[in-house]
Amino acid sequence: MEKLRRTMLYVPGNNAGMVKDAHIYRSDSVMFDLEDSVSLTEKDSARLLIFNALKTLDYEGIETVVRINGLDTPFGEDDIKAMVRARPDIIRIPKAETADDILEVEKLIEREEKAAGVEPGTIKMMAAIEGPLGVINAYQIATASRRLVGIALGAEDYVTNMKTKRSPEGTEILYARSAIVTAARAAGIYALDTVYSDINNEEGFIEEVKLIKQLGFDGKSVISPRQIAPVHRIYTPEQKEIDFAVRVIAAIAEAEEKGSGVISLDGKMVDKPIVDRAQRVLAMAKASGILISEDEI
Ligand SMILES: CC(C)(COP(=O)(O)OP(=O)(O)OC[C@H]1O[C@@H](n2cnc3c(N)ncnc32)[C@H](O)[C@@H]1OP(=O)(O)O)[C@@H](O)C(=O)NCCC(=O)NCCSC(=O)C[C@@](O)(CC(=O)O)C(=O)O
Ligand SMILES: [Mg+2]
Repeated sequence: MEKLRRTMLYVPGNNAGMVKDAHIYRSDSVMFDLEDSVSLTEKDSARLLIFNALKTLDYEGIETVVRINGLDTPFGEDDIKAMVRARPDIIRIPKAETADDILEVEKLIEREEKAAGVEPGTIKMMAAIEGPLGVINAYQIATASRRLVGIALGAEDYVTNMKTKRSPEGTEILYARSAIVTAARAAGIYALDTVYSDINNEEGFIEEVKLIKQLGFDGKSVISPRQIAPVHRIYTPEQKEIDFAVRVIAAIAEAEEKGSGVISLDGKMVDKPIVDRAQRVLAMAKASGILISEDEI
């Protein structure tokens, strides 16, 4: 079954209370942050807190991700050493600009896995693209390593680097979003959208989630537990979509029995790409926990 990554909840790595309870909100993944939500004076204590949390707490099967500091900072290498031993599912690389940024992190993860006796390849990676060079290199980044499970946009840094700011419509990040989701699809990995910082603006948030779903993203980094349910709701297929998908599959099966790969349903052409989309709707419905009996599929 397809793994859901609709929501990745950012949890500041220096906030013990939030770290302890991070899983109770049931996001698909929790992402402990050692980077920009942690001040320079708290980098070492946050690393230790996350190390201990991962070693001792039970996150009840929720995917764990740690956003490390970049290797161009004094903290990145120590973050990798500690995190390989704490074993989150994924290490997220911030501000990736080139494929080499990914390879350098991978080399250190490999070295530390060996040193710590951790099965090689255990720790997966994600990369966040947060500047224009990263966007231009999105496909090279997305294909740099077999450990990469996804790429993400970091729009707050991106707009700053682009000498602009975020607007409600997101015009200024449309190119970056499109480049990232296209690169991820070409590479066969996940595409995660950026955070929505205005946590009290639920209406604006919902509009943004509908947009990024339409663009093809698998999900979104979120910063508040309040943002989880709306994303899951929007990403869960509606009953009418499921019913239509079931009818598409049945109609094409009947057409194929008669030797045809195309048929019309409710006045619309149904052929392979539409069947593929119907299958994806059913796969998402199943992964989201909506029960569909096997004989319907
Ligand atoms: C914004 C606020 C302070 C508000 O707090 P408040 O307490 O006012 O919120 P309330 O709603 O009142 O909380 C109700 C209850 O939920 C608990 N609760 C809240 N948030 C929780 C949470 N995240 N995890 C677990 N628990 C949580 C809270 O403890 C309370 O629990 P309790 O007391 O028990 O009822 C808080 O949310 C928060 O810190 N968010 C994460 C911020 C963060 O990590 N930023 C860095 C990543 S972005 C970045 O770096 C830019 C980027 O790189 C991004 C990219 O990559 O896209 C780029 O460039 O774009
Ligand atoms: Mg950032």
